Amino acid sequence: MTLPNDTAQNPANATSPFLAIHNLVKKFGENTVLDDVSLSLDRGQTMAIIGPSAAGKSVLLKCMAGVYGANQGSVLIEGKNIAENDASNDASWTDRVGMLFQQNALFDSLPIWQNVCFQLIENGSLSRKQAKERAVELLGLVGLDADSATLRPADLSGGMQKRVGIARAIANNPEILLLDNPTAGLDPVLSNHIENMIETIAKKHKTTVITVTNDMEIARNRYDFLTMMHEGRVYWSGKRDDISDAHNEHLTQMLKGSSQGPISMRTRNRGQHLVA
Ligand SMILES: Nc1ncnc2c1ncn2[C@@H]1O[C@H](COP(=O)(O)OP(=O)(O)OP(=O)(O)O)[C@@H](O)[C@H]1O
Repeated sequence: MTLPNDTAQNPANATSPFLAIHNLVKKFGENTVLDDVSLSLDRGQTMAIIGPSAAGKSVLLKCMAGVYGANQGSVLIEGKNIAENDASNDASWTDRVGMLFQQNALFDSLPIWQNVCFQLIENGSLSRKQAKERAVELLGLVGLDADSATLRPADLSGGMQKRVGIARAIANNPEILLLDNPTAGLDPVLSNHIENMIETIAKKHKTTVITVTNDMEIARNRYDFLTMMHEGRVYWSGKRDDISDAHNEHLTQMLKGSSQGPISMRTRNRGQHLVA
């Protein structure tokens, strides 16, 4: 991980981190949900984003995926702004990124195999026959059997739908994998299996992985870097080993607070935000 640096002035700079977010601001009407967020990761690095409810975690992932445009700031991959992605010259951003949405966002009317390989069918990479075979292979990776391929999302449990969403996110071997709560609602054994799989994929393909999670244990044990968010801002970001007990305690309190109603954030001012 590197600090946001002079790539803001010179995006083509050879020292650009693989993925960089510079001073991102996202508003919905008058509501500022991301406020001056800057982060960066090199290829193959992994990061967990953690924070209380409504901190802006999902919105940040969606900005990285290009689902939402930013009001200010930029998301850069290899120094190029994704908002200026020119599909005629570059591999399209959507071909480079895979995303699991919090609510899975599966197409109810399509069988599971078409959901899993939707993009690969749409962009002509695979025939329908190849797509079905690939879907079965991907479903196996997330612990679902081949019979599930022909079912519809409504035929599956919430946890199974989550796994289909993960299979879809990794279907095109993305360079960047964005996962919004990949293990929420899964039992510990399955959760462990999915996290192992994410780790294996990241290592094997040098995939840059950013995961939103509410599980501090997973965040601290499974990911290279941690970013703590609160009220749209980065409260702390750095290597997992550098997190201090004080930050850990504060975050635990914030996470508890999010299930019990809002709590004040005593250190919340720009000067005290730490970004490693
Ligand atoms: N499409 C939208 N239109 C308007 N407001 C939105 C939209 N999407 C998100 N928000 C608002 O942005 C804020 C951040 O939402 P976000 O979903 O990113 O939170 P989160 O940190 O992922 O929370 P949770 O852990 O509960 O999922 C919330 O106040 C939410 O209401």
